[in-house]
Amino acid sequence: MRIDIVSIFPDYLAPLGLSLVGRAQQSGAVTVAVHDLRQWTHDVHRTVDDSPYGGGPGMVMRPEPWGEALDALAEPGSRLLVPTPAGERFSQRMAQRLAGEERLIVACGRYEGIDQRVIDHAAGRMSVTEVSLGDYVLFGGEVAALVILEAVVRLLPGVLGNADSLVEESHSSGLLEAPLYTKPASWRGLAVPEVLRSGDHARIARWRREQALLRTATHRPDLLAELPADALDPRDREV
Ligand SMILES: COc1ccc(Cn2ccc3ccc(-c4cc(N)[nH]n4)cc32)cc1
Repeated sequence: MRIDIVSIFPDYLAPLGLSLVGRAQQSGAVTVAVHDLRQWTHDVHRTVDDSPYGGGPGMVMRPEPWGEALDALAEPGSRLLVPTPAGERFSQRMAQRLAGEERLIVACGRYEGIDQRVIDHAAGRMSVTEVSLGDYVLFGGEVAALVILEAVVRLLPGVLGNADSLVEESHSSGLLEAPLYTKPASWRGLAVPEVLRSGDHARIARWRREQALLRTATHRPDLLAELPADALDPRDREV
């Protein structure tokens, strides 16, 4: 997968070169390139914004630099990702969908957002997804891009060492993860649940499922409602 990210604050995306995403780049699982939008401006002030038509607070990002950036970066099959408060809610399911793409271009807006014609024009030549992280407002798209790209890159083949951790992880089962414990067996008077040290793998799997259901019912009952009908077996109802 190739990912091109365009921003007026390219240094904001530096963390993508660290840790797992950095290793994924070294392994060849993904190529990430960050571009400064201002390289597609031509005035002495390298202007990227202007006041909104119709009035209103703040500034809007001008279409011309974005148009030239997408002209330079878009290839057949590219998907344009545009973080915005007004987008489709990001989810693990969307991350899984995006992990199947060959080429992603992420347009990181600032100010009050990007001139709508950039998205409309792009939709005439590539797939476009406007994506929101949730119902809260950020200063721009860069932090959203970091979250989205981390969730996508970790799903790429060979990126996570232990494939099992992909299979077992929460949200892929539709439930939240059960509580995790490691050594020591007792810490500040708090013991690890005996079942996890029993060696009885069937019992451990049952306990983890029960804990996942309880946690989901407590913190995210909305996820329970989304579970497929056959996801809950009769024993689950005993929880
Ligand atoms: C109320 O309207 C606003 C519109 C944009 C902004 C600032 N801004 C500019 C570009 C940009 C890209 C993404 C986001 C964002 C995404 C989520 N989930 N929260 N915030 C915010 C962004 C502030 C307010």
